[in-house]
Amino acid sequence: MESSDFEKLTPAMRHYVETKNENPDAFLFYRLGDFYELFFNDAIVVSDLLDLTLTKKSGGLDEKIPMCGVPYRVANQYIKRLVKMGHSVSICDQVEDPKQAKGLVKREVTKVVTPGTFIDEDEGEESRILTSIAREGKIVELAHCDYPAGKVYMDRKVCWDKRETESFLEKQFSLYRPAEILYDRAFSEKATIRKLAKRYDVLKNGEVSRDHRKILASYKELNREIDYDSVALANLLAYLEATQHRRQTHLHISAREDHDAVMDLSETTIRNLELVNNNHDNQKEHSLYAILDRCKTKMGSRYLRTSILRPLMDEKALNERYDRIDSLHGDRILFDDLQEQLAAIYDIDRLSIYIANETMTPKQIERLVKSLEAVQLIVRLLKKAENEAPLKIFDGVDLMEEISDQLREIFIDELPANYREQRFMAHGVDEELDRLFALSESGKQWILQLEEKEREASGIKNLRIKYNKILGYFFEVSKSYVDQAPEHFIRKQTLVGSERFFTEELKNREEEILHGKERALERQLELLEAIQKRIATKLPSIQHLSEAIQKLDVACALAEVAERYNYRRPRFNDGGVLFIKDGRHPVVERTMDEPYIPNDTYLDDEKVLLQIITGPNMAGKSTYMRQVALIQIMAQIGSFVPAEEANLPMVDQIFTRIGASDYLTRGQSTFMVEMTEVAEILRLATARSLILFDEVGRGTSTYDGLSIAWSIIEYIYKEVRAKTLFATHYFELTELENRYDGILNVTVATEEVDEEIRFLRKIIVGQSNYSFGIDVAKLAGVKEEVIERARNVLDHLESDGRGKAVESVRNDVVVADKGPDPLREKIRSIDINQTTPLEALMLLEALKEDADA
Ligand SMILES: Nc1ncnc2c1ncn2[C@@H]1O[C@H](COP(=O)(O)OP(=O)(O)OP(=O)(O)O)[C@@H](O)[C@H]1O
Repeated sequence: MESSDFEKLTPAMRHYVETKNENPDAFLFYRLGDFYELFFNDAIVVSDLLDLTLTKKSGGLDEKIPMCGVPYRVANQYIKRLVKMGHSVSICDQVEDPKQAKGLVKREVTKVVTPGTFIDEDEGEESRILTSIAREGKIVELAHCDYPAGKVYMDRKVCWDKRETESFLEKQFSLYRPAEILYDRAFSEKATIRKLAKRYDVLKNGEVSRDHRKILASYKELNREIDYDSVALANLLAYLEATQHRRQTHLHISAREDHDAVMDLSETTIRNLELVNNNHDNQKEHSLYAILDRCKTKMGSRYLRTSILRPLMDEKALNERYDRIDSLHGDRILFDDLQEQLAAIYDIDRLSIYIANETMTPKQIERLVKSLEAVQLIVRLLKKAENEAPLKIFDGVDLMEEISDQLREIFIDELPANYREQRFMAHGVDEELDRLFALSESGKQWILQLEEKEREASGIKNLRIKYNKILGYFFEVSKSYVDQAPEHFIRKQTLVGSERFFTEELKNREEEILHGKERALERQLELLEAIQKRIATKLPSIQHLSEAIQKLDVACALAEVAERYNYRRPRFNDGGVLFIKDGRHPVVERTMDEPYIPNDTYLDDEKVLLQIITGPNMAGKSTYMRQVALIQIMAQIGSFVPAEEANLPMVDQIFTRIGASDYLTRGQSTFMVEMTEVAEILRLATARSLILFDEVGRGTSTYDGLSIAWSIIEYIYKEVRAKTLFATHYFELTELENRYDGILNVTVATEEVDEEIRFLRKIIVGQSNYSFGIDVAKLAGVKEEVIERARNVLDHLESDGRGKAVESVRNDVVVADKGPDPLREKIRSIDINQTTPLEALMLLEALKEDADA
């Protein structure tokens, strides 16, 4: 804006423009009365985005200024829509009481709402994460902030090159699904971040500068838990301070478990095994998470999701988790009681920010108190139980009995929507408050009596005393009765259908009535503030308690699933044995109408390091392999498993190379992607890893594919020594069993009934040398002539050996395409009955000449 134009603006609009210039990238919501208004270009853009009416307002310029607005009470809904589109909104509020203000009411930006800091009470299970990324030398570090829950998770990794950085970042993105990203200005691989941000639908990403290190020092004094010297954390804190306009002392900062203590799952594995989302529409349904999530609280569901993505490698911790399930299993009554109480607990994790900011509403306090009471009851139930395992979760947890006792009956039953203007404190909580409310109540009573008195005296049947903020109390008389208005009625306002009056008597008392209510409301808010302050001091205890609830909720969910679906407690061994008896696929078994056929698996470090799985298409090879991986993962998140028995090794990483993926959109060929993934697996896998390979090599020519598959298996066998399941249609690979001791061929049993194949779904030792691919194509409805021709080609291939066969098929095709053969025609034209033996001999000679020509 030109400075001459700026000078012309009214003072209010001038302040608006100045405020907007402080945060030019965010839409400015400027509080005027009961509305947040937007002006100039913001109004034009936002009215379009949110479908608001665009109006104009004179503000001192020659042309009127574009304007739109939203009621302040429901502003959050509009802000939510804007942040979901990736925008930020700065909120400029009145920071002094308009009644006290001399001249322009003082207004200030109180916070800037961004996609990663937006707080929505109705939010579902998903966290809304703000992630800060920085690099210190070779260490890439991330600080993930769940702002409403007041939690920051730190993660870091040494990344030697660009590829490693990308793969680490990709995994972090898929784990945390950030809504907003901040990256350090000095971070060299910004393009990678932007690419990943696009792929993972990050709503907003932006650069931040790194001169904020002193900020950490200032937090160190307040929060002893911060012992990092982290640029990512510093940037995050600086950004939060700048946008939220307050210190962030409530944040609970924790390092993620040591990388050694958790199983490493690559993004591809998470996707291939459909751990938290399915591959069909990327939703939770039909994923492992969906099967296991019987949590009663949203906090529990979130915790379970994270646990699935970070299986543990700590046998002691896992056994503790199994113990809890075991003990919950044993006592159905206890279990049902616990479930009932868990269901009564609110998402108190998400209250952290309100607790920290001392802005809890009565409703939120009530929810907190109810949740605390439910937890206290839970602990009492657990104390009575025979088995102590679940009770241990609450070791050292402050149950806050004192505070919940004090707050129990503090509010009325039906809390009002607008607690600032209505009574919400119960009677008997505070004498002074009761006195003030009684005063204003008696005033109301008096008004009713006055109304009655004047109505009778004047004979105006519909005479009413009404109230509004501008006029205060007044008599309203409709036009038809105006003549009857008594002498002492003083006119205040004329409307189309009525006149408004006051009387001396009403005016004198009004002050007292209004003032009484105002003072009562003020007193009520003061009492609320004291409560808010008290609760704020308890925030660390509340966060600790919410963690305990999450653990118990997940334990109950896993116990419930274990019982319902007949899962068993797994065991671990140090001998490298992976033995599963009658294992099932937890998701497939739930989605099928027919019974699921269980299968055994045996792998170890010596005798069966590698299984080569052959068998017809559709037989169940992939399902079998995935079931082994899923059982291993379930065991390492502390769940019982779908098997009669499972004796497992502790696995450090699970790799999968399965099927075609959606990478084509990333500009790579299917085969290139396949080989890139294989390269990564061969590089990262260790002797403690589990690898699933499904038809590796099929994306290229048969012989190339076969050779690559062969040498991959040999390399794993000789160098990597990871337990491996290798499904393939290359029968030639079964030869490897004869060459190496630790390789075993297995196949899926089938039987043929009336020329139709039947899949028995049973894994047996041996190999299949028949694919049934053509039968499956037939089942799938491929045209009969295509099927016939395929059988024909296959016959050639099988009778002649492959190399020759291709030649013979080619000849076959050439002959078939040439049209009528003259030699054949000549032979056909010979009439044998009319031919003498000599003629026959001569004809034969001529034919031979023709054929030789
Ligand atoms: N153990 C089982 N019990 C019952 N049904 C099963 C079992 N295993 C697999 N199935 C069923 O068979 C279908 C095909 O299984 P799967 O995809 O594992 O076959 P596949 O051998 O890998 O096939 P392809 O070689 O064509 O990839 C599954 O979708 C499932 O419905």
